[in-house]
Amino acid sequence: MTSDAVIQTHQLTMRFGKHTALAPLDLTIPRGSVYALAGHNGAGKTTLLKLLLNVLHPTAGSVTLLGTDSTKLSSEMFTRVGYVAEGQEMPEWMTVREFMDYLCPFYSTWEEGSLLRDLDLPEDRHIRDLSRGMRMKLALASVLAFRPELILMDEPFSGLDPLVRDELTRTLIDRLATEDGTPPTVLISTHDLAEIEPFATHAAMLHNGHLMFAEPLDMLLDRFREITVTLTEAASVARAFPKDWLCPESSGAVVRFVHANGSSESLPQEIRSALPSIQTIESTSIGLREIFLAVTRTQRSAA
Ligand SMILES: Nc1ncnc2c1ncn2[C@@H]1O[C@H](COP(=O)(O)OP(=O)(O)OP(=O)(O)O)[C@@H](O)[C@H]1O
Repeated sequence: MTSDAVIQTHQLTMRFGKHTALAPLDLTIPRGSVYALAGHNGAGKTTLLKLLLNVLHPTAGSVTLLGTDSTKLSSEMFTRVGYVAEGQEMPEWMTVREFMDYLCPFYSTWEEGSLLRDLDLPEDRHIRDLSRGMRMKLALASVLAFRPELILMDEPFSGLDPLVRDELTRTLIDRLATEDGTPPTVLISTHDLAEIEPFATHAAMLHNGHLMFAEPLDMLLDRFREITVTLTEAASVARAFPKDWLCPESSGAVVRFVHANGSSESLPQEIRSALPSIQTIESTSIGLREIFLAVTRTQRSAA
């Protein structure tokens, strides 16, 4: 395990019967990163998070978490790791205040501060009476309060209104920014890619259990580009575009596609050999959501 890795998987594999939920996966999550994990419904995100926490046992391969093989995690280790997921079980009969007071003695690092106030959580309300968004906020508060080194979040924004998403994101960002010493490492599985893009440092994507990419976000955003080619006339454009042109489409004299190495110096030459009479080639940056859509559509049409 590299010294600055908080999580490292080696050929991590999960099969349910004949179905491969996770193909052999090598993934390194660096310390201090905010890692976005994208993937369509059923791509394998929750399976991966559960394997990391040893909730599921892999068919093959291994996980090293905070320097320890995940099958040997002690209860002390779990005071260093926080998990926030939709539908998380909480003691329904307790009030918000009672729940936080109950958890406090388990963690020597507990520091609740103004978390409940920041998240606008009613202290005297029973957990069973909380709305879905309030439950998610309480789950986040109960994790942030013990200042874990590693936070795993499984679709924290799912089904929440924009205000609650904003509160959750702000609280998380504040905690990342004001942490003295090393900020926590965060791994977030989410479909809300526009929400996470402004504060993620890295991004990975699963498709049908296969890793499509895993890298620093700035590198990813630099290499995936939308390319617009304008031809001198509405020429008859080749029907079969090169295979590495993602989601190509043509309309009149304009051809548009996404390229995974859109900033490569050799791309203009490649385009010139594929298309006739080129007037201009334009390269535009795209966001994580557009990258996800281009990769998913390409994988689906290839299948
Ligand atoms: N206990 C199980 N038994 C059988 N198949 C399972 C089990 N758990 C997950 N799967 C399958 O593994 C695949 C990955 O599921 P997973 O829940 O990890 O996807 P996901 O990316 O989290 O999806 P979503 O975005 O919808 O939450 C799916 O095809 C799912 O049906």
